[in-house]
Amino acid sequence: MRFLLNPGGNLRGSVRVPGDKSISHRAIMLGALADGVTGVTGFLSGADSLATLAACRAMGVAITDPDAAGRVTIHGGGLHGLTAPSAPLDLGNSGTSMRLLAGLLAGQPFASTLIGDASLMQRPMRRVTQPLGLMGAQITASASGTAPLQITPVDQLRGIEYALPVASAQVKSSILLAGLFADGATWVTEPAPSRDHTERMLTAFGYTVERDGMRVGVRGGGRLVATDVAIPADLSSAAFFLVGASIAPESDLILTDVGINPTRRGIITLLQMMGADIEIVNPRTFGGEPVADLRVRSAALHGIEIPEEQVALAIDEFPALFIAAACAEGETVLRGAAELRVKESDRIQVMADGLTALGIAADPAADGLRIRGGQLRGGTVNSHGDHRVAMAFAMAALRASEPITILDCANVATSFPDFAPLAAAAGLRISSDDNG
Ligand SMILES: O=C(O)C1=C[C@@H](OP(=O)(O)O)[C@@H](O)[C@H](O)C1
Ligand SMILES: C=C(OP(=O)(O)O)C(=O)O
Repeated sequence: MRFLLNPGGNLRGSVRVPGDKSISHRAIMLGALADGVTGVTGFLSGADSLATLAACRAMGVAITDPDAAGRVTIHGGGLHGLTAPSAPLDLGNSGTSMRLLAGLLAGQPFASTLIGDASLMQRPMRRVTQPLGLMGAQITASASGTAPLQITPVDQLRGIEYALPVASAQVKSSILLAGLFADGATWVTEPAPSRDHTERMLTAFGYTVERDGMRVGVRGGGRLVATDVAIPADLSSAAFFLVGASIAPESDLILTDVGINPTRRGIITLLQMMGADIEIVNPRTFGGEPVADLRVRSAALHGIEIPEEQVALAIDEFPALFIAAACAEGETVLRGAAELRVKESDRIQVMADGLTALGIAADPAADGLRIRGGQLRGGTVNSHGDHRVAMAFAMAALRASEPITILDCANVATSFPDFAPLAAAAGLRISSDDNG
């Protein structure tokens, strides 16, 4: 599938982007492990979170199909209620599903195999198999540390104290989920804060999570009690609209019910540093998660040096932020973000190539990118099957001088299936076809 964009336009009105992907994964996993019936609203019906749902169903958990409001009912069987899947669990494009489920499955009394699509089968998994191995788990990966992951049951996991080499919520969460099935306490220390949805949701399900500065811990053998979960709109999906409305003249857009968890808010901070006009309206909480409406109006942006402590707080928003940088006066410089090279695509190289194709000077480094703002031309960009790259370049059309074609966009459905119609309703001149 490809996106076809005509240049110009602006974004106006009110948009509710779909439910948060990270929180949707966790709602299914914790609901599956809880005692009782969990009711979810605002679940993301994207391919990634549906892969987690299908995996939990394949392990015997009764879960209803999401309806249009993202209502899902999960009949949890308790911490020891999962049953052996009859086939490998295929997690598609979803790194979060594979890494979190690896931790959850390490402590089960049955064998399992985790596979995914061509992108996921190339992503690094040693970051979870290594610490889970220290807990006593038996997991084999390929010689290069990638899936398929074969998980063999062991008698008992043991708690560990583990210092994460990079700030990663997926690795932290994987270890904590294994910790639910381990003897004693499991502690994870982070080098910098990463998203804390697992900790918040464990607490909401009545499980004690201990905190001590940058250390977070759980003790095995507790109990999760079913609860209702209201999932906020995904700030990572809202990010494309925050950028689009900032760069397009005469834009004025409201994004409703957006999660503004402090461990996810880097994109708001960074755009505001660049001069964006973003107002946080009506802050409130959905369960344990802070939420607000965001009003964004066009603004003249300027380039910045991105503070390294913001990198983990905005990790998925850099494709969108790079488009803002392309439209800003002066240079924007990112460093300390080597993690971007091991996402669904190599987001440093793929974004640099796309920006260059559109006439913007973009100079990649091992751990970042330097972008000089300028006039976006039209042209053809390859998203390499990366949903966030595709949606970021779609927004670039608002400031381009000629049409833009974006190739390999089907994976937009992993996190934001209705992106094209929602963006078109707000004013983006987007259509799609099946020719590329
Ligand atoms: O825990 C999560 O839900 C996620 C954590 C991040 O990955 P890392 O932990 O690998 O940084 C992020 O990139 C991903 O989209 C979702
Ligand atoms: C990195 C992402 O997801 P995942 O790691 O779950 O594939 C993302 O959605 O940008």
